[in-house]
Amino acid sequence: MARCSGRATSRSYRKMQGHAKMTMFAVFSILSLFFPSSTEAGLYTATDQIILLTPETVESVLVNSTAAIVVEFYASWCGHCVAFSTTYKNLARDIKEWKPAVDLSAIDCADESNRKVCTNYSIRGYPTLKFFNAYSKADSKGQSLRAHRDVRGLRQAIIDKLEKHEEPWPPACPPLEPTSKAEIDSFFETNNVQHLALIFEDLKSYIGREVTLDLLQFENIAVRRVLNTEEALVSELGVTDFPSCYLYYPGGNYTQLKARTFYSYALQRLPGVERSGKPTPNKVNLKSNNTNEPWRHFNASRVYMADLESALHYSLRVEVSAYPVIRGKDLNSLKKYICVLAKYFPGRPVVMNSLRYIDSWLQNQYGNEVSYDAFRAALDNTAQAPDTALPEGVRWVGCQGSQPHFRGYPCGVWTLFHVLTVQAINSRASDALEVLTAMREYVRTFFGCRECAQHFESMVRENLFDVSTSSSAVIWLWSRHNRVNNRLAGALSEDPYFPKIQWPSPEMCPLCHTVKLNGDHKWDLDQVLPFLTSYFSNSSILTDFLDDESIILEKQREKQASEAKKRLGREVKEATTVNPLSLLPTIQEEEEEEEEEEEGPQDEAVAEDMAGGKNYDTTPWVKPDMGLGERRQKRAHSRPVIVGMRMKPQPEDIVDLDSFVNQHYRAKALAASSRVKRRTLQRKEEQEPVPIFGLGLGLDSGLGMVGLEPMEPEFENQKRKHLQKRELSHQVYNVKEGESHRIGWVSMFSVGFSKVDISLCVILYFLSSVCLLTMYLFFKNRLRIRRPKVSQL
Ligand SMILES: Cc1cc2nc3c(=O)[nH]c(=O)nc-3n(C[C@H](O)[C@H](O)[C@H](O)COP(=O)(O)OP(=O)(O)OC[C@H]3O[C@@H](n4cnc5c(N)ncnc54)[C@H](O)[C@@H]3O)c2cc1C
Repeated sequence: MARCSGRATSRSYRKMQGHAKMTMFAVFSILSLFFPSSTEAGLYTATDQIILLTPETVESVLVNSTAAIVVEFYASWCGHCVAFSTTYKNLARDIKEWKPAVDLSAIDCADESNRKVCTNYSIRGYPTLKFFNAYSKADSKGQSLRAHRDVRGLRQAIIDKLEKHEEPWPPACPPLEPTSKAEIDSFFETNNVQHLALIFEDLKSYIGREVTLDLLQFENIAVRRVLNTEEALVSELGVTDFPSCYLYYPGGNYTQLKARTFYSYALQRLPGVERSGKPTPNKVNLKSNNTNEPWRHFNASRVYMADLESALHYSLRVEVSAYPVIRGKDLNSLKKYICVLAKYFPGRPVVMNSLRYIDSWLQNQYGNEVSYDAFRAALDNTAQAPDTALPEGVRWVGCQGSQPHFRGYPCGVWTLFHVLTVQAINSRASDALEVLTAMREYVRTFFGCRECAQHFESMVRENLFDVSTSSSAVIWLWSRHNRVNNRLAGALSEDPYFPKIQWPSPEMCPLCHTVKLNGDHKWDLDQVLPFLTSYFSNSSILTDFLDDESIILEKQREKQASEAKKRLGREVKEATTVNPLSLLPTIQEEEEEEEEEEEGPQDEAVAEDMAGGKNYDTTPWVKPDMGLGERRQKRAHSRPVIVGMRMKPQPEDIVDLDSFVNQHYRAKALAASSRVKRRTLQRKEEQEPVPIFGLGLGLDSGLGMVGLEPMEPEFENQKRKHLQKRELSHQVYNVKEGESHRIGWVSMFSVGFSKVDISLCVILYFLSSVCLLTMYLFFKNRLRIRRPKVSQL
């Protein structure tokens, strides 16, 4: 393979390096503009199953390790390294099961902090692969390993190195040399395993050794390589094909494995073969009530609508609810998600109605934010959009786990998006990336597993934009999902009953799997695509375990009614336990009312109407022909003191109707509730005898006689509270009254005069005019009297 030479030290090379660095810097700067959250500058990330070496960790990884280590020394600016990184990552995925015997690592020599390490290992060109035997010494510089362009070449090169390990053989590495009849005859006496797999092959074949390493992390099985020259065994089993695989049992019994190219896959799935280090699952529990729900028998090779609806419920009612206010980019992500659901979800009519309704509702939210409560109200709103319902709760079927913490929602998310990508093909979507972009943004924003989201994002960044057709979107998601499966195979989060495999298995889709000329496994994409489109198609989705649509609608209605009831209860409660300060105007109004002897029946009617949830007339004026009660009611509307006190003056001509109605409604509720309370209290007072020294005259209903009884505690409390509230309100009111006078004087200058002020002014004006006129007449008369006297003189 071509390599970037690091040998030149001339000025021109340094200059070139400088240019390269500058170019790389520019490229990174541009990339970081597009991917601002990216922090990893090297070619590999923690999700690649490759150990990322640093000066601090290099010694602990390479020296005295129980496993052999392959190190790739690379420079992130080197084009060949970038090209090779894909092969190296594929290799890491491919030989993941070999980890106890050999592990992969990498170090970026372009990073200045790593330069000393690279110099210590005499690295002069990139990429350079080095192989460090298990238990290497501190002064070991490693052996060169050819950087083959293909995974197979690298795999075989690694096996060659492993085999060259000198004695003592590292315990973590299985025996790789061919076996003999003598060893096999006594095998079960010296080994405590249930299965022995024999791979018959020729000397050049690596399959036996590869399968041996593939099964390294599995218990209860051993693999041995038998050469075609081992005639005794070959003839005993009648082997004619090389390579071929046989299961050999004590007593000389054997069976041939037909799936010639998938030995590892087949062997890992033999009964009793378990991944080591994981507790053996208790088979009995699965079928009984191991989760909180009874086990639902299902067909593991089908998609269930119950899983899809459960995923919808969980994502929209649980995941999204983590955002009390959804704004900006997050809101866009939600809109895109709902939009693809409304377009492509192959749901039942009520569910589709619901998705379309919420989609158009969301698209009509022009602001930059939406509260989750408003979104949820729209989601659950059957009143405005009839025959819409998104079933509540989860009911996993194909995504059931053997334990409550296995599978479920993440399985539902994968299934949902596979289905959507396939439906997008069927709907001839014009934008090939529409579903994947919606998935990317949903996962990035709302998917609760943040680490999963990061891993997914790094896969997206790799090559999502290569997707150009709806079919390639289906294949992209399938292959990324398999990559995640590969990474998670054997992880603690893997349900032992549903092991992570490269999906679909050879049993599900035999045609999807082919073999390259060199014997390597290969997916036949021409077969995979039709398999996926058929597997996730609308017509293949099973509707078992779903509630009937009418039942869902009924449930939804019941829920709505009970919520409306609760809401009303809350509002009435709020209104009756209101802060004394906010009661001020009510008290003020009460006092006005108390001054009036007459009392109309409207007040009770208001409270009743309110309880009945009726709408109120918001006309803010009082007509001259209105009755007293009506006037009072209107006055409460037109001049609700609460509104006056609390509402900010609206700018001219702009009326915030919502806030007006809210305030108005609240003012009415408060006024009405306080009136209801007062009247109830009055009625109680009338019914109850007057308390004397903390004792009340009560009616002993049991005996039917009147006597001296302690006051009923609840009533006593109520009355005391009421009196306290009134007293407090009066106190506060008195304080406020002073303030309000001041405010009146101040407002006189800015707003205008009251009627009284104007009347006083007129009277004063009139009086002063009269006074002036009188004075004028008085002096005029006096002058007239004096003038003749002067003339007489
Ligand atoms: C976007 C995303 C990223 C995730 N990242 C992580 C992570 O980094 N770490 C982690 O621990 N967990 C991660 N998870 C969760 C993990 O992938 C599994 O979903 C979870 O462990 C449950 O596994 P499962 O056995 O139910 O099968 P899943 O992997 O969830 O698959 C669900 C079903 O899809 C089908 N299926 C399997 N493979 C494919 C395929 N290649 N193409 C099409 N269909 C397939 C099968 O029928 C399978 O039962 C992620 C989940 C999602 C949605």
